[in-house]
Amino acid sequence: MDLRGNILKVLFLASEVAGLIKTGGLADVAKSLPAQLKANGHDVRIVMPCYSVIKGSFDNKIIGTGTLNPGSSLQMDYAIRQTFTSDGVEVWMLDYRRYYERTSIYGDNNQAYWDNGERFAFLASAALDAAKVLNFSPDIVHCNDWHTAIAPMILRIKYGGDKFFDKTRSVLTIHNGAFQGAFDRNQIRYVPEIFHVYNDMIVNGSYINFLKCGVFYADKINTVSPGYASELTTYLGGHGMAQNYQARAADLCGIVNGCDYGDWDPKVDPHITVRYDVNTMEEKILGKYLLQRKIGLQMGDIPLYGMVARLTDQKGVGILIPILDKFLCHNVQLIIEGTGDPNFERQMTEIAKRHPGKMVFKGVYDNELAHQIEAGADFFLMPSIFEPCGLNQIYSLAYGTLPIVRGVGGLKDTVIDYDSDNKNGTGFIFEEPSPEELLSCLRRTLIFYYEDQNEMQRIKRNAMNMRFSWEDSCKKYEALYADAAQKPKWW
Ligand SMILES: Nc1ncnc2c1ncn2[C@@H]1O[C@H](COP(=O)(O)OP(=O)(O)O[C@H]2O[C@H](CO)[C@@H](O)[C@H](O)[C@H]2O)[C@@H](O)[C@H]1O
Repeated sequence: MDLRGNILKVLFLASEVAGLIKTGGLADVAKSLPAQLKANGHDVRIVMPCYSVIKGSFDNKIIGTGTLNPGSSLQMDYAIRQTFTSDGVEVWMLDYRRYYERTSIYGDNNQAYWDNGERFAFLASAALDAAKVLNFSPDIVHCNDWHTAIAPMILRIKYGGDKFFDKTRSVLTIHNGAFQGAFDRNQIRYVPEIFHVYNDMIVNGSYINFLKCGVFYADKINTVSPGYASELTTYLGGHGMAQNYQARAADLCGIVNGCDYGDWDPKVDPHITVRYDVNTMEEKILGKYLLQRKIGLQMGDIPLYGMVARLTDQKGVGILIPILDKFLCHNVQLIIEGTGDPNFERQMTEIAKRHPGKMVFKGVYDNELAHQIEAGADFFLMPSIFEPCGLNQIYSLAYGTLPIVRGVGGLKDTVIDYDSDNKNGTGFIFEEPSPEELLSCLRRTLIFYYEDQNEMQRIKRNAMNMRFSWEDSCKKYEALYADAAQKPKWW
């Protein structure tokens, strides 16, 4: 039930959902937000592709079949498979083998699948079709990122006169504005609505920008922090779409992600051996020793820096690599876990080789190790160039591992810089996206570590006392849904 006592039917569209399949933070949100909506009494369905990797691994059954473009030469028959998240939220996985029976979800060998435009246009279009097949008339269609961003356009153009969707309004959440999904629309002929969009969404004659389309047609738009929402309206932070965001400024807001404390709480975390909370923080040091031993670093009282991230430009890897040799001259240890750009992976491997006993690089995707780094490190590095919200700095706060972040997007909305606010500080912030500024910030933290351990414990307690609950974030989504519901059908 929302603040106004309404129970809403929510169709939640996402390309990945944690627990079923995850490559990044979108999956965390697509698991946790629907769970909280359900806990608040709403009637929620998640719709996602039935990737072959999950089809065989989770109990599921076919609960319906549908056809896009029945009777035409582009007819596509698909099945709706039902499964549930660990929180009991019903998931509809759209089974269309030609698109989803692949080894990965977006691409292989760091190369996106050539037909991703088709694959995700299908998801957006078939999700709405599936709602009709299963007679689930949603109040809100909640889209996430470019993968599902054309659904609001299909709602308007295809279903504008359809009584079934009469009360349906749409919300688009942007988790990453840099990925926009631009595809040749001649490749996506089975979504004919794509040929009726305004020219503004078309690039080079025939390319349609999915995210632009969502920003134009969605009733309400949000991103995952107020900071990033305002950056999107600027030419520096808008990823080339500043004007589009400016045009929708009245309908654009930022809602900081919650943290799933069921998964990320050092008091109960099953992935760590030594558990602790804010009152037993002295135990955290044992987790550090275990991590040092596990990754082959000397056990002891040496400042340990951790980082877990997709290795991309976004995450600031490009400003970190040039300063690592200098930073590692100090008496420090560093563990970096990440996969992504092969060039970054190669450079990280080489730097780690040059600094044995000081730096370890794990080019893997390993959830357990990620938890152990969050728990065992003293500091957590997140020098992002842009960051819509960021989850890892929020997890770090929960584990009393002080985040070192750039003052951008959701990072500056969630971390309080110790040097600007001694009393309430929870971490360290630097501003300029340059290697030099990052290095001087790292040196700042090093002095802090060696100068006053009592003060460090106090700041760790500040960090652990921060709370980013899904209860709070969900209330804001409910208010957003209520605002979307107020929108006239044709505004
Ligand atoms: N090698 C590895 N091993 C194990 N786990 C790994 C890993 N690499 C990444 N992860 C995990 O993936 C998630 C990453 O989440 P983030 O929010 O930090 O970034 P991401 O850029 O994917 O998300 C986008 O969407 C989210 C959600 O809205 C926004 O917070 C964010 O700013 C935006 O860029 C975390 O749960 C992290 O632990």
